[in-house]
Amino acid sequence: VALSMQTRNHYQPPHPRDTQLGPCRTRRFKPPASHGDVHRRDASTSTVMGANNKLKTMDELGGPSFMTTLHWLFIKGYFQTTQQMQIEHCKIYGPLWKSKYGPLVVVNVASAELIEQVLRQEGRHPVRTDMPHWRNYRELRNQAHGPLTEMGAKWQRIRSILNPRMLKPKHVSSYTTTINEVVTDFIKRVAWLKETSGQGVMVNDLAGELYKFAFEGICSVLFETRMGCMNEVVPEETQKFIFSVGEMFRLSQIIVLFPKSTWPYMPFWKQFVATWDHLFKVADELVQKKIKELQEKVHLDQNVEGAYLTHLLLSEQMTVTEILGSITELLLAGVDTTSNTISWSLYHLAKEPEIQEQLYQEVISVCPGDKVPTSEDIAQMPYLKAIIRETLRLYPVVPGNARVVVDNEIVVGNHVFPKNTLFHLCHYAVSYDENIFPNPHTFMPERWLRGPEEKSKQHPFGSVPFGFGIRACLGRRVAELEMFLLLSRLIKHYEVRPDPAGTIVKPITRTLLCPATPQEEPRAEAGVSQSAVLVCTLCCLPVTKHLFLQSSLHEHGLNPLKPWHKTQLI
Ligand code: HEM
Repeated sequence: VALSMQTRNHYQPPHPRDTQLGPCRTRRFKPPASHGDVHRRDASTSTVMGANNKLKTMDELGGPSFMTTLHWLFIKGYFQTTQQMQIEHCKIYGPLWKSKYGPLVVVNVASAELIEQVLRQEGRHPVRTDMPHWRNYRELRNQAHGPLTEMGAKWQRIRSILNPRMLKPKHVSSYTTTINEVVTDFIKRVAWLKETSGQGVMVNDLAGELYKFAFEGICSVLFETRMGCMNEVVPEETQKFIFSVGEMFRLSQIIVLFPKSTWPYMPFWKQFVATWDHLFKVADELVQKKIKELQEKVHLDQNVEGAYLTHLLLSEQMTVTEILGSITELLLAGVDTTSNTISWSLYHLAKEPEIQEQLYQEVISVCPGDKVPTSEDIAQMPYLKAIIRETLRLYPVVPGNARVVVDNEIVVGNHVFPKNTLFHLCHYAVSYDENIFPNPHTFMPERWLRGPEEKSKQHPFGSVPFGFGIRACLGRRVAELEMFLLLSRLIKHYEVRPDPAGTIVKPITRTLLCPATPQEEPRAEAGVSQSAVLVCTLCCLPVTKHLFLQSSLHEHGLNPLKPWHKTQLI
């Protein structure tokens, strides 16, 4: 994403607004009519009987075979656009279907009502998936699991320690000053980039710059330290961290397609381990630095109060290894998520000047002149919040989430599923459901502002970008604060316009949803394959990207892919 940014040199008089962000309503879960009385089991068919209707078993659920799925992924070219495949498969099979990935069976859920049913039955210790590849790394290197990978009562314990200072409003708002300092530096960096490499107007690779902002932001919250991402020359170590996060997500998606027993023999696995090694190494250095700092302060009898990591270390509720496991996961979760969301917001604001103007008017009415927005000011900016909400509807960072209900069998729609069934929640497909969001492809922040018509139409599970329940996003409040503070300041300082030479930016799925670079342009859109794209037969990325990755991997001291990866013409 490249955008042209014009410095704003005039302030309009404040324009009071009376719009308000509609509260997230919770609806009472109504079990489907047929499960009013799920109590009787028909032994011959092993089917649970309701009062009137017979519920179907998982075997009776339709969906593509393994070969058909492979065809969609690798021949039709949906491997990088699995979010779009959700929509296409929903059209063919309906809102509930079964997919096979070798021995792995996944039940896809693509309606707000059915997603609500799964999530409301998730149990005491919700499990996303067993994440065998991520957990395997930790076992290999004797590292602790963090909130993303831990399960059961151990997960609950970690969350109870990590939650308060990440989610409680009073703690979150205390990070405002720190984040605002990073925002100030980002605005300066944008000015510098424009002058030095953008002929005074362009900011090339804004998405890449936002990755740096997000990393700097989360580090300042967790460690109260700066990583130099806003410097003219960004430290190599930091760039390598950001690169490793992206690589780890990209490789994750490939590794899970192969049986665990084959991983040690795959070049991908070695790269995957190398990326994790780097993520843990950077986090470890930061944790050790903080421990040393605190020890010195104790030695000098100084005050040792501090923010997130300091609190974790001082409270002694977790061992240092456990803290490292959690901090590493927080760090990696904090990079691609907020940055991609801000990239998409700016992309739409650049394309839609009226929306941008309305946001600008809101920001300057709450913060006139040189006033820097605080968390209290943000509370007065419903349109800003609606823009982020709408961005996350169109581009949910987690396009497909998952749940495994481990405690008991569950009923979803007209089917009963045994315990341990893996459900894939197709949030991307539901975000584009025109019955919930009229004109689903249009960027309309106002749909999130209070109004009786909107209120009655929107299902509360139509767009749940931060997940649901006790396993929902741990970083939600910090992420929102970062995004609100940055977007409001950027729009106050700059008018964003599209890159005149730019094209339509499309999303791809790299575990998370992110903007495709020109090299990564999706090959399949609504079932149409493009022709004459050179594709690596092993990783299915266009060769241009693949070659880029080889050199990047090499540059970053990771194992480059071997040249035996043949290419084919699709
Ligand atoms: C736009 C920003 C973000 C979005 C849209 C987002 C979205 C999500 C979603 C959908 C989940 C899964 C929730 C579920 O399964 O119900 C999740 C989990 C998680 N997120 Fe975020 N996230 C964002 C930013 C962040 C940030 C900045 C951090 C770190 C500070 C973070 C840390 C986590 C962690 C640790 C989990 C795992 C929670 C658990 O399993 O207990 N996220 N996020």
